[in-house]
Amino acid sequence: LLRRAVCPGSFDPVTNGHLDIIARASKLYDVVHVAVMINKSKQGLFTVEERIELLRQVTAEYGNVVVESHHGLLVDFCKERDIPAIVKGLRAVSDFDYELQMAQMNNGLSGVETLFIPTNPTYSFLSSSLVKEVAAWGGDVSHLLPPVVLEALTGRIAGDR
Ligand SMILES: Cc1cn(CCC(=O)O)c2ccccc12
Repeated sequence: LLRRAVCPGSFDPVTNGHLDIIARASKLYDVVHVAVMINKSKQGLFTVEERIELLRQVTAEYGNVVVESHHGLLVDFCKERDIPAIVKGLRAVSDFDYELQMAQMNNGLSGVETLFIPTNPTYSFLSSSLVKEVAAWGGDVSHLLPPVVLEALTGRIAGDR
């Protein structure tokens, strides 16, 4: 039986911080499912399909990462795929309150467990929204994103559709 875990997020776009956690999770599990969670109410900079494509490109080398999208409850995604574990990255204490609440709710709803990986301090400050903001104002975010993502972000900000 394969040991599976899910790494959920919006990944709009995937950053080096996300990739660090996904890579570390891929060493702990037979298969890591990266779930791009669809949030209809929030218009992203990249489409769900673009986010999936970028994630697939930057995780291909790990060999055991599957990238999918999901609309609805994460625990339903887990149930459908027989995934008993959610793996999340924790950046700072400020993340913990909400993550603890979600972990307890998800476990109560479905028995699915949540495992936290402390982010590499290098990426503690990092989030997709901050990267987009800095890039939009011409800031250098090249060290925070995989090259293909930097290229896509630069293009999108330059106005390509
Ligand atoms: C630190 C961290 C935040 N998130 C969710 C951010 C999002 O929703 O895009 C992650 C997803 C995967 C790996 C690490 C992380």
